[in-house]
Amino acid sequence: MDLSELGEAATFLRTIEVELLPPQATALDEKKKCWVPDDKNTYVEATFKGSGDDGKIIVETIDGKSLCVKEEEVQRMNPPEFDMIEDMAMLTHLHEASVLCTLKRRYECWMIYTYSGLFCVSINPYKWLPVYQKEVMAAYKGKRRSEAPPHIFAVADNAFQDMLHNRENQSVLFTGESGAGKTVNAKHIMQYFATMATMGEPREKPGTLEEQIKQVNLILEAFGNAKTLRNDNSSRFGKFIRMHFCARGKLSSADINIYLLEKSRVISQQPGERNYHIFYQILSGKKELHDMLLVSENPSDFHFCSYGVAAVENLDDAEELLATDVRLISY
Ligand SMILES: Nc1ncnc2c1ncn2[C@@H]1O[C@H](COP(=O)(O)OP(=O)(O)OP(=O)(O)O)[C@@H](O)[C@H]1O
Repeated sequence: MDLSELGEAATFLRTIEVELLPPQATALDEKKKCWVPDDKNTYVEATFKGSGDDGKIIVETIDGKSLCVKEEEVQRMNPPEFDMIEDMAMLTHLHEASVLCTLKRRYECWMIYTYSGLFCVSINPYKWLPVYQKEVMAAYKGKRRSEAPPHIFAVADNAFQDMLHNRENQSVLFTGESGAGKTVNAKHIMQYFATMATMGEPREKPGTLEEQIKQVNLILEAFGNAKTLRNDNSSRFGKFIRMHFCARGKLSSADINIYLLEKSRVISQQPGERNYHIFYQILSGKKELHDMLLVSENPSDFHFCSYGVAAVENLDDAEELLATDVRLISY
């Protein structure tokens, strides 16, 4: 892929050739380099120094400590040319330490996507990265996975192309701990499908199916998302989103199944957490709404809304209520 197709996203997706140590110099050292377990950093870089008692190995860590460790705890280090590898399945020495090290090194350069065989690992950057623009989507269209840097759009495009060519249903599964970025990445994938399915048509027409899918998600978030200790907008239910396309790849319909809403949150919340966003949105609404629903504006007047916190930083409930209202009316 010509990286210029990616515009400013290129620097966040693929490294410019790194200067590597001369091969001879590394080849010798390489065999002595290893990872050993470390309480603080999980693994620390070390060099073999010799054999110790009971079949143990003596190593010197990068911070100068001499350790005697069991042989099975020592993990071989990959040569430096593997440092920023885009598919971890290609690592010569594939183990926990090398996976963590690769992900860390890439994340330090804000490269949040890395392949691991068929999987695409994504690390939450907790900041907006300029890697989701329309030009980036266009650059990934029709590319094979090996042709372009790892990206959630590559996963989306592969599924889309396979659907069109093989005429088979495709599924994308998002899994990870709370706050990992499942919802955000699912939205990017849906945006990609919607963009591909409407290419060449006037953009963002109000009322189109693409727009409706986007909006319905936001309504669901008002009723099914809440602040937790790990995520200010945590989805407290599972979703199975189905998008249907016609033979030419145009979006024809969509539906969403919802599973396992965390019902207990409605009557009780942990310290530092909140009930579902919608309750606080209603309480921050106008007086007419309060009169109609016989509620006050103060969450602490309501037992079920005041176990934890009432406000979320950078979240304006009054503004969100207006947005929820507009979206609900349009349905
Ligand atoms: N790719 C990303 N770029 C920027 N910010 C991100 C990205 N992914 C996640 N985030 C940030 O992390 C927050 C949590 O992400 P998200 O809600 O997607 O997690 P989740 O895995 O769906 O969590 P939960 O299981 O609790 O619903 C988002 O609100 C957003 O602020």
